[in-house]
Amino acid sequence: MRIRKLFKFENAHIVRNCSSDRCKRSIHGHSYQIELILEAQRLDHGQMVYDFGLLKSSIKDMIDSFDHAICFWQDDDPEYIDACKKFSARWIALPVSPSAEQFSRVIFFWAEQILAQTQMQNGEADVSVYSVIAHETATGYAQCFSEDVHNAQMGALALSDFEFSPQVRAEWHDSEMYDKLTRGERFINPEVTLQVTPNA
Ligand SMILES: Nc1nc2c(c(=O)[nH]1)N=C([C@H](O)[C@H](O)COP(=O)(O)OP(=O)(O)OP(=O)(O)O)CN2
Repeated sequence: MRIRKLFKFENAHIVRNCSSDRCKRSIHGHSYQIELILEAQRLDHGQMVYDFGLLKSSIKDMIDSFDHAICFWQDDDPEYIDACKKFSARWIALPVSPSAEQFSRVIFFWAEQILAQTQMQNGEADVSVYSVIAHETATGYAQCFSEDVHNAQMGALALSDFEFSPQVRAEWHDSEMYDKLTRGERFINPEVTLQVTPNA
């Protein structure tokens, strides 16, 4: 069984080395739509794969980091990176270039990490990220699956290789969220009081 939650953000970037001239040497923005698709073989006590409401905390904050931000590849020209940091309060440094493909990989990677570190409280058994679709425009999207996230040929992803501006961090519900993720700390879902005892 699969569920899907839609997230939206506005983000600016340059994607170096691509074929589209406008894309590779001009700062431009997109209204992204992100489809996060989760799957499980068992349902929780609410008979859900994963309560949509639970996706409005850390996972939403992580994805919302991109909103009204500029993101850049850490290997870009240092002068460009310095300018991004100087003139935008909200920025994210990425270990990969900000193509739609890499947005889908990065968001899959973060969501997978957060779920792995989440202490489930309502009988969620084996929920996992099935896929992330990053819609960059109304006509183009990239879709990532597990094998793509862990494909080193597409660029290795490690939590320690991302950097968020102080303004991005300050706008999370918990400004320490990413440090906790990096340190392997638990994210604890809210406790649920059962009103009807589920079948064993
Ligand atoms: N495979 C990819 N191709 C392109 C990406 C990408 O991330 N992955 N990105 C871009 C640019 O960011 C560009 O702004 C979007 O390109 P495009 O789809 O051509 O945008 P348009 O709005 O011009 O598309 P229309 O279909 O004409 O509306 C380029 N390629």
